[in-house]
Amino acid sequence: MTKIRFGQVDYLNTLPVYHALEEGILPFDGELVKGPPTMLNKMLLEGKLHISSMSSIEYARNVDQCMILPNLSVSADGPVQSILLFSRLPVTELDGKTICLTSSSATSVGLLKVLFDHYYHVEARYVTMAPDLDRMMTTGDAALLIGDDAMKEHLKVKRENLPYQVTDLGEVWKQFTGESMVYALWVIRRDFAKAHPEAVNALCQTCLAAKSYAADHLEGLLEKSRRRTGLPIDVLVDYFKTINNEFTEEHRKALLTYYDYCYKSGLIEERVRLAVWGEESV
Ligand SMILES: C=C(O[C@@H]1C=C(C(=O)O)C=C[C@H]1O)C(=O)O
Repeated sequence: MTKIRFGQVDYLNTLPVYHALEEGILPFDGELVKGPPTMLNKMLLEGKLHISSMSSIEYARNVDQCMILPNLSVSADGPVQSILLFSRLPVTELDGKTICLTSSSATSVGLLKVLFDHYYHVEARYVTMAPDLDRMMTTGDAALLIGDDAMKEHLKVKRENLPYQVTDLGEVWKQFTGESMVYALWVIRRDFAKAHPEAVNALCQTCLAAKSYAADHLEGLLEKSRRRTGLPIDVLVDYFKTINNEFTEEHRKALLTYYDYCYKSGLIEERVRLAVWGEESV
């Protein structure tokens, strides 16, 4: 059988699902392919990966090709600490200004545009760039960073007392809608699922077992995260309490709210259904 090519967004927020696989604690006879979200989104859609964690907005754009794996997501209910807009001015004063968007993100770029359109009523100019805060702030008036990049730069801004306002978009989304925000899903290609249903079931079980392992061995997860990012333990402890890797009914409702606003802002072409593996046929 073909070995599963399994994409891994290389940020801390997905690590609870991959830690036990990386360590060989749970069996995984496939290949882990690591990278930023936009790279993995593209690889999955081109058929270079079979399964991957994926920006939730990209699922909505590709429902015909993809299905969602059950009980997995990257979500947060309110402040998320890693989806941050750095700006010289308050967000309400960014009308007509240039916002530099990290080239690593899809969902959070959508979230920023939704909040600008429907919450702040601010119209800005957008430029996509590699995630480098210094360069971004030389080019524009504000910068959107996500994941470990956002957390590291936030720490630097605090330590060096840099004159930037930092807005947590998860917090603003919660103020606006009262909902959680679902940033990423685990998604499988329909063609692979159809051809290898047992392998998909087995991998779903492994991912859930991996999440339990990470929750039961938090020390190991924290130590690995500290080594990987250099972030202090107290920041990491807080972050793993904030990130939720479940996909409950409440998350589904919140995701559909996000998709509704994306549709209103012209970021997705249709209002989508959530097709979850195991709940309907491929
Ligand atoms: C909360 C986060 O979720 C991420 C945000 C993504 C996006 O904006 O496209 C994609 C994958 C997630 O890992 C984060 O990375 O900070």
